[in-house]
Amino acid sequence: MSSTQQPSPSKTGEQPGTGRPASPPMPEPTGMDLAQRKAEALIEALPWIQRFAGTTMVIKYGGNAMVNDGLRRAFAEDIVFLRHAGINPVVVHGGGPQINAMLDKLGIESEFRGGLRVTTPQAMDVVRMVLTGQVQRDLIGLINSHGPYAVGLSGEDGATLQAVRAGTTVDGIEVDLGLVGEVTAVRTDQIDNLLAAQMIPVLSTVAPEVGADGEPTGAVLNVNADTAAAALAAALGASKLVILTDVEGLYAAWPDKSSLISSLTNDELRRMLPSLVSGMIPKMRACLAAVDAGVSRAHIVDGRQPHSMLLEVFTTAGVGTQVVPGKDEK
Ligand SMILES: Nc1ncnc2c1ncn2[C@@H]1O[C@H](COP(=O)(O)OP(=O)(O)O)[C@@H](O)[C@H]1O
Ligand SMILES: CC(=O)N[C@@H](CCC(=O)OP(=O)(O)O)C(=O)O
Repeated sequence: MSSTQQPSPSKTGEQPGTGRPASPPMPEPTGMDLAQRKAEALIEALPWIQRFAGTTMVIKYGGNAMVNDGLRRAFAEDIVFLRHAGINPVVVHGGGPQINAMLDKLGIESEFRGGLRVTTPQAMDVVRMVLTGQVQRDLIGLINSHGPYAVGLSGEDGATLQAVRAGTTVDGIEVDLGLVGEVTAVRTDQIDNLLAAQMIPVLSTVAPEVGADGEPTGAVLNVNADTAAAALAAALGASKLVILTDVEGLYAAWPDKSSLISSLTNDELRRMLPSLVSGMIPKMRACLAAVDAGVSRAHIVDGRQPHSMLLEVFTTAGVGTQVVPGKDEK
């Protein structure tokens, strides 16, 4: 595991997309310096564009990173930038804070257990309405202000996601989460068709429930967006899963801000998972599931920093926390 405090010596001299050399502090640029820096930034992007062009990246856009207009616009620009760099971005969006706001407005109570919303039938109606009818529409409008690229899908459309009811364990006790789903299968046909047509699929994570026989029960389930993004990244054979959130990355000793982890292996993460709390549980479980399933990199990046995703994809140092495949030596 390497943190910003102790850059791992094993990270030096690695290939594009794998390295995390620590960047020394730079003096403020002026005049020609600035022009030179801009040119260098463009040139630095070249090997990454070459490496990732033609691949699919799943980007999870989280509720807390989407509460500010400027950030939302910057995110839409980044997605369109990826597309024009020849990458196939697939956006999976959350909307937890927006769901909370609507539930409050309607006077419906809801609580989180182990980072997941306990979802009653009444809350499920609101989740479906807010995710697919509000958050997704806003995001599509922002992306399409650059051109007619984005098409929205719910996990229900084309039965893209199929899920069974999920439970969770909090402090060793089984918790009934109600209408919360765990993805059991992903049907990629609709997404493949959209990508083949150079479109940008934008997916909300409401999923039809399937029974033990695999047939739809008629119910819909609320799937955490991190979890759904991981399942999608695995099913699409994505080159990366990038999860935007409202912290710099994963902290080893949260909330100690000096403990940011820049890189860790899936085996290191597996050992760390039981100690994680709140919203980081589904996020890091998602990164682990994606890398275990063959996605070569999963990243947590700070959605509060405009264009953080571009910095992750197109710079050598990257940003945030990356999870890479690696056997535990302990
Ligand atoms: N070890 C940790 N490292 C970073 N953040 C953590 C950690 N443990 C808990 N958190 C909390 O998890 C939050 C991110 O989860 P969440 O609020 O669900 O994000 P989002 O809305 O982006 O899905 C952070 O804002 C932070 O408060
Ligand atoms: C089961 C569960 O917790 N579902 C989430 C779905 C939205 C989500 O994941 O949004 P963020 O990415 O913004 O957290 C919820 O109801 O809030």
